[in-house]
Amino acid sequence: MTGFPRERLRVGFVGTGFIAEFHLRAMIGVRNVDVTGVYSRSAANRERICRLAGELGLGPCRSHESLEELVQADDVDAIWILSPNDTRLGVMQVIHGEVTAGRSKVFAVACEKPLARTIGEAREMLRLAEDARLNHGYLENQVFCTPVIRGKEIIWRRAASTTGRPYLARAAEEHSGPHEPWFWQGDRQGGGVLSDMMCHSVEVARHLLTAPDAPRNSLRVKSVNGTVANLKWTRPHYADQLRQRFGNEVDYGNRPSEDFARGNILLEDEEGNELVIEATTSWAYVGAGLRIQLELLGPEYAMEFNSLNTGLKIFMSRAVTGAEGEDLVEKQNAEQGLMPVLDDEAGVYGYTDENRHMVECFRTARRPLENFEDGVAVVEMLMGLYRSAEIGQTVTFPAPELDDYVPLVARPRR
Ligand SMILES: NC(=O)C1=CN([C@@H]2O[C@H](COP(=O)(O)OP(=O)(O)OC[C@H]3O[C@@H](n4cnc5c(N)ncnc54)[C@H](OP(=O)(O)O)[C@@H]3O)[C@@H](O)[C@H]2O)C=CC1
Ligand SMILES: O=C1CO[C@H](CO)[C@@H](O)[C@@H]1O
Repeated sequence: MTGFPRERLRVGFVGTGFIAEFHLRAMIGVRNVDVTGVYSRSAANRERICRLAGELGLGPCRSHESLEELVQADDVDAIWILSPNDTRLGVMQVIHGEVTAGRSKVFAVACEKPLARTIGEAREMLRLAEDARLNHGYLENQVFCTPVIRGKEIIWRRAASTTGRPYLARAAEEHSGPHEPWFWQGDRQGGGVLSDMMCHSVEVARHLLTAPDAPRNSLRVKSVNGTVANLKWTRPHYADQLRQRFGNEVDYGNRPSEDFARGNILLEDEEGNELVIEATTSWAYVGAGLRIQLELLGPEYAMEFNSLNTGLKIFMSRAVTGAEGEDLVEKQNAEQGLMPVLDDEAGVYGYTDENRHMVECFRTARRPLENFEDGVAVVEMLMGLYRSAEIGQTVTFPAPELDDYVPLVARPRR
């Protein structure tokens, strides 16, 4: 490739919501990057992101009235796709169309999790990126969590090298429910909590089990077994609460997606050793806030992490009153009592190192550690888990019947 390395990477955001703001704030910890453009449908949202980019010293950032205009901009090298799951493919088709027609200088694209709602969509995302000769990154932040980077490095260097590889990874992510209505609509989002959050758990677990510097496909999925359930939000009181908060479009009484999921994945390494991933995700967990729990176990060692066991805790008595917020921890459920506080949320959740990695890979024309191929592999595992839950049986891989599979809760409404 010519023209690489670039001195700086100029990024354009598609999407101006919750995750766009997280990425923007995380970019403060990234070198050689500017956020120069943004597109989403509302001008007010775009202005907010441009203003924040300016305040953070990451701009100047220009607001674009159409996706085409953003992709054609002379000062945009790479696009970060940060819009809802049902917009992914449309956004990627526009990027592909503009680049292949020679109207855009964009040479890289990064996309939030999950890469797509089905295997068909995910493979098309990969095909479009490769056909347009774009470098591509899959934004799975948990792989870049600071405790994951440090824990994996120590386990493999000290313990696995002397006593044998890790064989069991447990990953759980739980909170009290998503912040926007589209997450709760199975057809728009692609499913319920299994597609929304188990995408993180299976990939961070697969990453922890993969030897450093070995390709992710050095581990082969042999079979998957999943369970889904509705624990909380289908109860009439809570279904009403959802309707009051989000309007009639979220009808959990009649059209729920799952709020709990469990997945067991059996894998094999290149020497034929069996490995296991145990994943649990839920939107029915009411603790202080979002909780990520990770474990990596091997013959003579164990690693564990719990995102709510923070070093920093703040106690507030019942005399301390004030508005509800998310200023202590993501998806916070209380403002009083002994509360855990993540002093660097963007770092611990992985956004800072994830963005640093993507920017450096794109700037220097290297393939990111997490790319669209990994995004496809994640969707394959998720679809296997959904089908296993639907038929009540373990699904053996390879599973060609999953190619056009759509989870029960994501099938179009009649
Ligand atoms: N890694 C992680 O932990 C997290 C990842 N995510 C992922 O990020 C993505 C976005 O989620 P989140 O930010 O929480 O969602 P939000 O609903 O908060 O924001 C979505 C944004 O997309 C914009 N948007 C909607 N439709 C379009 C469109 N057709 N074209 C361009 N922009 C559009 C909206 O702005 P407007 O109305 O102005 O168009 C809004 O700014 C999802 O894929 C989600 O899975 C989300 C949270 C955490
Ligand atoms: O990890 C996460 C936290 O919650 C969000 C809403 O459910 C998810 O989309 C996200 O992936």
